[in-house]
Amino acid sequence: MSLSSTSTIKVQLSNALGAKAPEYWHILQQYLRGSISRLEYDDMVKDCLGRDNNTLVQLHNSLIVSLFDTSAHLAPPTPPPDVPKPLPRKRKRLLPYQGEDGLDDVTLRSTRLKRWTVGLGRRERERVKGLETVALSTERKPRKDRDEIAAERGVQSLQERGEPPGSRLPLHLASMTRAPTLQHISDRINLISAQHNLGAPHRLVSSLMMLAFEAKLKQLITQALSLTSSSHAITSIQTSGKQTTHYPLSTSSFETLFTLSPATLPNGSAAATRLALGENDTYDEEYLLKDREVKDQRWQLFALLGERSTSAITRWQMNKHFFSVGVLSRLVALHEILSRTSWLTQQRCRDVQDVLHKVVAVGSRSVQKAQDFIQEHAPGIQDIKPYGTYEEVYADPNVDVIYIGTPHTLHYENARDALLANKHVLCEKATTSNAAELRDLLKLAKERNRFFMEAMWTRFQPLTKEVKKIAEDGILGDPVLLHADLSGDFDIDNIPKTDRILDPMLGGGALLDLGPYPMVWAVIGLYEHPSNKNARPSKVTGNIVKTKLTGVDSSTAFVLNFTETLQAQAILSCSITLPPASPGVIIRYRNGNIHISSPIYRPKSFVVQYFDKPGSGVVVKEEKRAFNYVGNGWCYEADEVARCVRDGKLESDLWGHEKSLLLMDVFDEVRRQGEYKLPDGVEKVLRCLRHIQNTSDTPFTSLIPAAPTPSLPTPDPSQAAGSSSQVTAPPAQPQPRQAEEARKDKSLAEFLLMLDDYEPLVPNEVTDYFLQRVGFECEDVRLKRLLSLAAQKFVSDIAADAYQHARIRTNAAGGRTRANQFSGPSSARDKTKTTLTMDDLSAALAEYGITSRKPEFYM
Ligand SMILES: NC(=O)C1=CN([C@@H]2O[C@H](COP(=O)(O)OP(=O)(O)OC[C@H]3O[C@@H](n4cnc5c(N)ncnc54)[C@H](OP(=O)(O)O)[C@@H]3O)[C@@H](O)[C@H]2O)C=CC1
Ligand SMILES: O=C1OC[C@@H](O)[C@H](O)[C@H]1O
Repeated sequence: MSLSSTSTIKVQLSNALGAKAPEYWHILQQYLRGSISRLEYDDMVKDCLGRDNNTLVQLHNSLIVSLFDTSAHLAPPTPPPDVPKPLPRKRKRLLPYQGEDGLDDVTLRSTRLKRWTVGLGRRERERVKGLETVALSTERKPRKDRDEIAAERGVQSLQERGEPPGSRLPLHLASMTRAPTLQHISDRINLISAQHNLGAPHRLVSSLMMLAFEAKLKQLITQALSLTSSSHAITSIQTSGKQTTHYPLSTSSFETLFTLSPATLPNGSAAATRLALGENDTYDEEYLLKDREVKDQRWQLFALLGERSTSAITRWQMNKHFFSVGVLSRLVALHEILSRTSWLTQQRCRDVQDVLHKVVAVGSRSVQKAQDFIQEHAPGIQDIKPYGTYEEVYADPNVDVIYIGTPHTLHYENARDALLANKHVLCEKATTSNAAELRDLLKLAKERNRFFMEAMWTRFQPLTKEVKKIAEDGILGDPVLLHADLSGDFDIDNIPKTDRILDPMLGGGALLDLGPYPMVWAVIGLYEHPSNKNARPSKVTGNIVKTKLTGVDSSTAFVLNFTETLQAQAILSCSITLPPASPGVIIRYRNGNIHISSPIYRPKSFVVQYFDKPGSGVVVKEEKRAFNYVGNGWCYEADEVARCVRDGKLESDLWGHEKSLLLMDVFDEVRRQGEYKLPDGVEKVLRCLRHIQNTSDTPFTSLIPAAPTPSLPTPDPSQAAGSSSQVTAPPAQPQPRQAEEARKDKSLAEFLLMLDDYEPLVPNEVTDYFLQRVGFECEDVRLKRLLSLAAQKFVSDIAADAYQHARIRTNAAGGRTRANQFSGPSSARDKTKTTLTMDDLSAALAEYGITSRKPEFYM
């Protein structure tokens, strides 16, 4: 059949269609406009033509064929033979609506796009059209806290791209067969980076992240397992193999792990908590980040996370600074706090608004004891974890601060471990066994940027503040004499000798246990007095009476002279065999007295007496003040710790490191004078040099090595007597070899300690250079100093030897050489000089196998 022209066919078709012609042309128009798909067109046209009307169908087909330019189907003309063949075009995979079509390819007028769209089924098109109506709103409400921080950080918040958080259905991990893939992680990182205007990170970042996820997951599971059953020690996770024991993971253990507590936020700030939780209308306080927080990278990171995270924090934790405490171990101090009320309730009782405390863990040497402790002293307080080792308390990420309540001689080790685990520390008195241990701890605390405080609760009690106000306002004048005593009858004849009060291994005796309290009053009344200008005592004298039971001090009396700027003395005493003195403290001034009631660790009243004129002693006015404490008075020191930690302080302004050191230095000195030596090995850090003020007239102030004192006597019950006269039992005799080794160890330890303060003649840099040259890496400055010292010693030995050689040489020469060397007016004086020559040096070095002579041919 030859093809007629398109117009002829159109006329023929219109005639044949008759009344149906307009409908036919309308359908064609719809198809060409792209309003209907090809399949729809076919169907509609068939209906219009009549499915069996062959004439109409043939005319229709002719029209469609004629509509195409037949020339378009002709093969392209054969190119001339000399034209190079075009390179085969690489096929680019394009989506149906992509690619050039010669028309407007950007707007919806693109024919390709049209063709692709009309290629969709009607239902699909309707769905796509409908998508517009469900499009997620990208409108962003202003969020004050975040926007302010973002503005300060110079962060430009971009519109969310992709699905906003929360728009995806949650993934049910239980139904997932596989963990997230590297691709998932990579996509996520790219999305987050793009949202924060950052370029896509290197692909290794995703791999690293994947590793971190795996490690974190393993850690979480391990922790969850250990929380599920605290008696299971999990060291690794078995992924395959036959399990004989099953550790079902409890939901609550996972909840604990995934609960975000402000304690884990940088500085535990409430502002961060608010960021994490987002808006909450119930809180009207404004939480503003401090400058340093805004600049802190951890905060910036947290602010970013805060935009997306949700966390479970109870309201009270959010509202206040949250301070979680791990307790080592059982402690009388905590009994009452925990048993009467929780620390939380106490807060309200004493109207403290800014801090809260929560005991989150108790560490003991056995889980059972820890559980008993919690049961006994904190019934009803939820979620306190009982640990069977102290190490678990150090490792618990929910613990901010560790309270150390073990016997004195263990404080050093416990506090050190806590600091090494990056925990803040509140350590019972006496802080350590000696001042050297404390110095070592304070150094570590500084290195680790952790808060450390001696638990000197008396200093923080409201009564103390009142006493200080009166003592320092000037009416009474400067203090002249302070008497303070803390004694308690510990019934030493009937308690076991292993009780910490009697056991020398645990630092037993009155001085370390009770001595801190008379000392704290000497500090409050004299050392802190403005007229003293922070001068340490210029002299300390001490006297000790030892019990024959174990050799620890049963009574100790000591006197501190404050004569740098004051003219005052503190006369202090303590005893483990007497009831407390009454009053416990008397501070005497020219214009009156302050009497403070016993017990002086938590006095409940004080009286101020005013004289009619300075020095008369005639009391014309007396004022009494009384105090009562909720929770026995320990909470004030806890508040201090919480505030200091919250404010990023490393020590308390009221009871800082210097004061704790002063106490320990005084105790060292009193023990030295009173010849109370702790058994070998108890003091973990030893030091020969005293650190008290450096004057030369007294044993206390001069730099003298600790006098060798006998070991503590071996307890001999047969010799026990009620008398307190000083009878030193014969020292226990250690085995000679052991004793020699112990002596050497001790000397070495002491020597190493001295290196802390010793600057060798060989500068560290020189030692560093030579160490580097031999490929020896060493961070320990003590070791470097030891090497410098060895080098120094070697040089001085060589010099001494060379000097001997020189003297032999000059003597042999009968002084001629020397006399000839010098002439002129000063020669007579120069005869006394010895001049070292290279020959002398070479001779000395030769003895060490070092040849310094130049080879013959150089001479
Ligand atoms: N501020 C204050 O008011 C008070 C302060 N303190 C101070 O607290 C500290 C502890 O005193 P206190 O509670 O009376 O002492 P305890 O003798 O009762 O010992 C406390 C706990 O330390 C643990 N401990 C660890 N190692 C040892 C060991 N080798 N021998 C004995 N106990 C050990 C034990 O707990 P576990 O077995 O569970 O591990 C023990 O229950 C002291 O430094 C003291 O000065 C004491 C009373 C009041
Ligand atoms: O700190 C203390 O205060 C009270 C004393 O009875 C106790 O032994 C001591 O450790």
